[in-house]
Amino acid sequence: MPKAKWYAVRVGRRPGVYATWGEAARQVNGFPGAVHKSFPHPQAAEGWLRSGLRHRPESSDLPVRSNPSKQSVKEEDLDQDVSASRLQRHAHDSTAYAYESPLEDTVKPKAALVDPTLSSQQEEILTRILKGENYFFTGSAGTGKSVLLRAIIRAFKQREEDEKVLEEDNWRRYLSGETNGERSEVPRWKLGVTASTGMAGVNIGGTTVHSWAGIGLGDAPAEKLYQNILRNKMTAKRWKTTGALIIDEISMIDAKLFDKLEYIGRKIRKSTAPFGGLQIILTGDFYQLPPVAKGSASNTSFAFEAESWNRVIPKENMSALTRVFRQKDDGFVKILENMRRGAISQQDVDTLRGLDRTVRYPEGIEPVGLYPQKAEVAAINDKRLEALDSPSQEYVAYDVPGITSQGYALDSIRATDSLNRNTIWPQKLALKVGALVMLVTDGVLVNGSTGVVVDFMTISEALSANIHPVSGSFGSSPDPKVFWPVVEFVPSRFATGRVAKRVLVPQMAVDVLNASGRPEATRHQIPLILAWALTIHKSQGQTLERVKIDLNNIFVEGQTYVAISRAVSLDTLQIMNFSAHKVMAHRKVIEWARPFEEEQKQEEEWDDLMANADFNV
Ligand SMILES: Nc1ncnc2c1ncn2[C@@H]1O[C@H](COP(=O)(O)OP(=O)(O)OP(=O)(O)O)[C@@H](O)[C@H]1O
Repeated sequence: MPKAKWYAVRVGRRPGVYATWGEAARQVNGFPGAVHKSFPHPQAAEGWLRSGLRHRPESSDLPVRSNPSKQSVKEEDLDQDVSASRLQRHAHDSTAYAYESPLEDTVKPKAALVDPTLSSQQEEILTRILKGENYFFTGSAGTGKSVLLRAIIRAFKQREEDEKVLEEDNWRRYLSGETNGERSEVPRWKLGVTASTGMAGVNIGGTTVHSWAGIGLGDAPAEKLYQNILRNKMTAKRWKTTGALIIDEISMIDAKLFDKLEYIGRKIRKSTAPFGGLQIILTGDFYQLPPVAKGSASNTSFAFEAESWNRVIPKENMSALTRVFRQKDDGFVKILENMRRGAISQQDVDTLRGLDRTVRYPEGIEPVGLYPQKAEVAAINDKRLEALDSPSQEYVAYDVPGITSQGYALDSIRATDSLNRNTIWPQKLALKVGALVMLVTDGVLVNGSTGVVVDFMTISEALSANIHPVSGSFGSSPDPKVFWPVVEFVPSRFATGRVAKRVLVPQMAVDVLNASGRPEATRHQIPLILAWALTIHKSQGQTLERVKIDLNNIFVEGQTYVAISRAVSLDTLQIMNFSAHKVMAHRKVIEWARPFEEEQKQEEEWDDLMANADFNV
């Protein structure tokens, strides 16, 4: 049956065409001056949207008609292109539509991110977590912690959906008298998705644990934080009604904060069980970046040192993923394992020193440079951009304020501040033909894909040249008159679809979500950053096909390991200024992890033995 209604949001948090009122309502409810309308089919909705988009960057902020040879492209050409294309609902991104070109040799729009099938070890952990157990899972870089975490979140969300259906069915049967006046209770599994840092939170579609818990910076004593929470109804209710709480990148939460959260959980939920019975799911790798130490680095206290840690996470509910997926070369995996524990051999040192050479790539696209410090990163990118002899195009982000986890409306300054702190999407982006860039969102290509800007085109010009948008969609309704960058990306073995050599990267949108899953702030911007240089901190979690690392200014434990473990192979890795003493693992982590790692190794060896044993002899 044809769908009855489509909803176009012209002025709202994220202008676009939506298939359900629920999705559209999220963009307009509480948004001052919101403009929206419903239509019987999506083309009409899209047409209305295009005819009068407001609340977007002033045209002076955006590069329009920079190339005189391109002046001949008219508005009518665009309309023709669009009508020749068929609007197709994007499989996973419910807010977006893809223009499916009628031309044959085309890149099919692909789902936002297709994760691999879970390994048996990942499946086992998922099953235990879905049973309601508190759990901590860790593992070296590239062992699939993020993939497992996304599977956990999907499973919980599915459960929430199933419960809604059950609840509705219960009510229907109760009201129709089918149940003799009894109504069975449906268990609640509401999930809180959080991380220790804003960027990690945005990556998993969640928020910071600080924001979720309503504790500000979390510096006040636990009892004071608890009293503050009681004063905010929304936050107190969240603590009481959430069934399970995820905290990602747990390595960056310190012991004191962990104990404070555990205390608040017990007090507010009026239960003596750890965290007051709230299911706790923790993940991260303590060998990677540690908590920010107050005072000297020797003051670092890890979450596993918290007084409540052992009560929250029983020993049998901790496990480490052991199969490394990011790197295929066993020799490289072994070096990384040794590095992780700060125990590299002379042979490892020789191999890593041997990587101080320039790697030449067939398409001439350079590797991403990783550096420890922000200042050197900015200086390198500025210098390299300036050296390019082509006109610069500037794109200024359009930021839309929303509502905080505590229910307050943000002003535009705070919204921009939140977006700058919690996302990697730039407020201002200057690009030139020849600039090395990195994609900071998932689409047909994965987050972390790198490429070179080869041209600037309007949507109409790009579609005529059979160049398609990087996400397979135009979810954020980019301005048809603006010239957007065309990027040639490095072919990636992690790409989720058949990828064209050149793709258009128009304006898209990123949200910083509040604890209710609603936008706290939304940024409309091109999802690219300059990639000649990137801080190691920002590279955390990424897989980089080609990478060049300068270890000169390394200053914190785990940093060398994080940087080197981004690479997929030794052949595509260049290391400058390597020396053995730059591989530092935190003493406390080594001591805490050793018994747990040895026990797990013995168990795995035993499992292997049993699996290969011939019981018929
Ligand atoms: N079960 C699996 N089968 C195949 N590939 C997988 C599997 N799990 C993860 N991967 C792949 O391994 C790579 C690393 O995965 P992921 O980013 O989840 O690792 P991680 O442990 O979170 O790494 P890091 O600690 O560096 O952030 C990704 O390219 C991912 O697609």
